[in-house]
Amino acid sequence: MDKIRIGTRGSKLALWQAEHVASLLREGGIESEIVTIDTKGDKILDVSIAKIGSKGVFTEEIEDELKKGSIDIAVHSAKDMQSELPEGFELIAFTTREVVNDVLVGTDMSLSLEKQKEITIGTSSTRRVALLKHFYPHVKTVPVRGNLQTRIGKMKDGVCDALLLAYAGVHRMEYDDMIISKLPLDKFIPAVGQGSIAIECSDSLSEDKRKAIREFVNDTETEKRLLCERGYLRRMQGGCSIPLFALADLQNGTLTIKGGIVNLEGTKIIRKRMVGPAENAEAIGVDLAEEVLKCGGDVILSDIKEKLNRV
Ligand SMILES: NCc1[nH]cc(CCC(=O)O)c1CC(=O)O
Repeated sequence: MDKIRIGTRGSKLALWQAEHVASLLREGGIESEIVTIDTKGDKILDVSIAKIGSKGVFTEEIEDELKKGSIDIAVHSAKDMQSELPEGFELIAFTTREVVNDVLVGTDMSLSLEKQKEITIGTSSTRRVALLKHFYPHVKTVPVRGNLQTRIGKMKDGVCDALLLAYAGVHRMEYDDMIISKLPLDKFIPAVGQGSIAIECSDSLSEDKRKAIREFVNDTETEKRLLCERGYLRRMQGGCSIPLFALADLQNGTLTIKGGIVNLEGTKIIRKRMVGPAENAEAIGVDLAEEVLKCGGDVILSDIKEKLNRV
């Protein structure tokens, strides 16, 4: 078999993730090569993703290369992947999931979301902003974009007191010593897929490469959990600009998914739970979505979509 050519964005986090996949393949005796690709999302740094339009900003250019066959697979943060890929592409593996929590990151270890009367948190995630408004209404937020290194720089310049980020990225970039606290999962349910790395390929990828990737890169437990969460995301038809959240756990062949939606103002939140056998991963996620929509999620969702269209 030829070397597996791995396409990735050029950010430090993306490269770490590509290297991680390369090392999993290497452990299986498979050679690979990393190819860096620039995307629209990397080039436009001064506009929030919600305004660019979330669809494929970090994936389009990479999918062009997959289609051409100049790369075999693309490595992405699973969280950044749309619920429905364009025709001809699929996700074939998910790496073992990292700690899923959001974390508060900064230089002042005494900061606390509960105790601080005045505190400004930097985040550009609509989910994090809305959940902060809901659970900690006194907390102010300010949009901060760019890679982790840039965001930490902005925080140190005084743009905010602390950042709210995914543990996975903070850990991979070795900023663990700046973690002030880990947000509890009962309040801050993460984004779909948070903490796992997804492998995308084109339909035409050869059978032998496909098999090698499934064998050495995929973690079957993570895959079940993510298929369930992605079923939820797909049925909700929400891109990354919608404050959706869902987290599935697998225990003795049974999936339990908790998830919901919060409005942009943080004044309304719907949270539901669904349980079922792991074989039905996607359907359980879809069922959760049906339940959330039925219980008021539909109104929240259409209201959010209308507001985001106006920006
Ligand atoms: N939306 C950007 C993004 N995509 C993946 C990660 C971190 C790694 C992960 O969650 O898998 C991050 C940064 C963040 O949300 O703090």
